[in-house]
Amino acid sequence: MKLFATSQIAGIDKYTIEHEPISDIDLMERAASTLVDWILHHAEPDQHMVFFVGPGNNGGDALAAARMLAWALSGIEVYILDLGKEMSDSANSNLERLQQQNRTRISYIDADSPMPEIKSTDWVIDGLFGSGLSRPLKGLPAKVVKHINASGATVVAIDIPSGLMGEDNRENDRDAIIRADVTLTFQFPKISFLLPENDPFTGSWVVQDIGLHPDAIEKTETPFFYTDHQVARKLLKDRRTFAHKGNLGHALLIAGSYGKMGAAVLASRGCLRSGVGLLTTHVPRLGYSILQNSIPEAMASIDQSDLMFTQNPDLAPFNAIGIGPGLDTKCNTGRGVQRMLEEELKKPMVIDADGLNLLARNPEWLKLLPPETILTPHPGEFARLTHPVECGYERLQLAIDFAKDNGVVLVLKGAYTAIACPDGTCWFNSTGNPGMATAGSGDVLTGILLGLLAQGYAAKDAAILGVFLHGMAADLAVEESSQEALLAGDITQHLGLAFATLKDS
Ligand SMILES: NC(=O)C1=CN([C@@H]2O[C@H](COP(=O)(O)OP(=O)(O)OC[C@H]3O[C@@H](n4cnc5c(N)ncnc54)[C@H](OP(=O)(O)O)[C@@H]3O)[C@@H](O)[C@H]2O)[C@@H](O)CC1
Ligand SMILES: [K+]
Repeated sequence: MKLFATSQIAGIDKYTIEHEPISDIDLMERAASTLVDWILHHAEPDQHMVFFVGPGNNGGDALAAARMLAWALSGIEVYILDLGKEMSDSANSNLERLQQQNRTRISYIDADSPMPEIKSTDWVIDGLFGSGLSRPLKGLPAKVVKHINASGATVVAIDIPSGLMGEDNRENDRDAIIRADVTLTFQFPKISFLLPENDPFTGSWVVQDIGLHPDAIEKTETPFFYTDHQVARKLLKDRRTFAHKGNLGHALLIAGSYGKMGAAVLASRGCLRSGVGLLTTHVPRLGYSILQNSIPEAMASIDQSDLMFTQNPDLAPFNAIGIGPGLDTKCNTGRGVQRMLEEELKKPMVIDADGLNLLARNPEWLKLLPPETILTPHPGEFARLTHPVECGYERLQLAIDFAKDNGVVLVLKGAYTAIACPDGTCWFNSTGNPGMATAGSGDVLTGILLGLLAQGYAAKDAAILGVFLHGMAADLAVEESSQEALLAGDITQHLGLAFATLKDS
């Protein structure tokens, strides 16, 4: 799914009105009816609801929804923010319709009015501002937002929590943004919803399809995408009838050191469960029996060192190389990695964990990375590779620049993992859950990405598909137990089901 800036969404909205064609007010009616469907499914029949209405079309949506709900619910109150200006035409028409219906108490809030009473048991429907917000809220609108946030009521935001910008919130006043429990957002999630600092504002968000014109969506260009089932399914290749292990890729994983052999085992499992034909895992001597006993499907390549990686094997037989899980950052290991990169290998690579930490210490190695390299940092590792940042928005911009400048696919791990590609596109992942914040989950991802690279997936496709499957496997695992109890090994165990579920979708 494409993701757009709010200014672009306004253009798609306009195109839909002109080309479907549909009138402004009917499109608003369609949008409002999706809100009403959701609310009626989730609210008790006697739920008291307080609507807050702003001057634009976001307020118009709220007025239309209040009218539709007033046929079914009795406890609806509407407060209109009076900023001393005309409401938009469609909002005004909806105000007239609500007045004519005559089932709802409508009041105005201006600079002199007391703030309306909101009980903690109420539902607040936030229709103050949506995608037309042009600056941080101040004065009366900010006062109303703070009053709503302090009420303890359940807040349902229409399209965007009022006060939140669709993209960049670096200059925003965080106290003057609605803190919603649920955001019912039209057609596309907004880019700011995918950044960690905005989670307190959006709460959980639900996309409401309002049938914007497919031609406009197709024509409008954007660097931002959301990896849903459809995207991931298209990337997944079928296995040929005559497939054999010799033509499904031979992966080399360099992983593990004294005390960290588990990382090598987990990454090996992730790799073998992702459909690769053969896997050789290169480990220090002490890891030999650990590896062979825990994962007999993997072949072992043994380092000359007892304790750590120091020297890679001949790379000729391998289709892709993964390095990093449990590697440690000792000098000898660093020298080993440098020697390997200086071989000017032209094989796709995935670099994780201590591989990234070594790269951060030796930034001149970046130019030695082969084409089709994937780096998989979490925010801490990314800060070491680049520099610390103030917020997720800045990190995202930095990731996009880093991927372009260095010609690598950068997998910035977190909720909605962002995959920045050398072509300037950025793909947010839709699967996964907070249970994945557990030891070893990144090692499993490295293994999956390595397995896909070795099978011939391009680095960008491997990253988008691999991250999606990794999250999906974790989602399937927590369905059976819980986020708290999720082990990285549960992710590998559910990878088979994730592939099957994706194929069936
Ligand atoms: N896109 C779609 O597909 C569809 C969109 N729909 C809905 O329309 C919404 C967008 O509507 P919209 O463009 O009228 O903008 P909205 O946010 O309601 O308010 C703009 C008003 O607020 C004002 N204003 C701005 N900032 C301010 C501030 N800081 N402090 C004070 N005032 C401020 C601004 O005035 P100005 O900036 O000129 O001062 C203007 O008067 C969208 O979110 C969705 O809910 C659906 O109905 C149908 C399909
Ligand atoms: K809103």
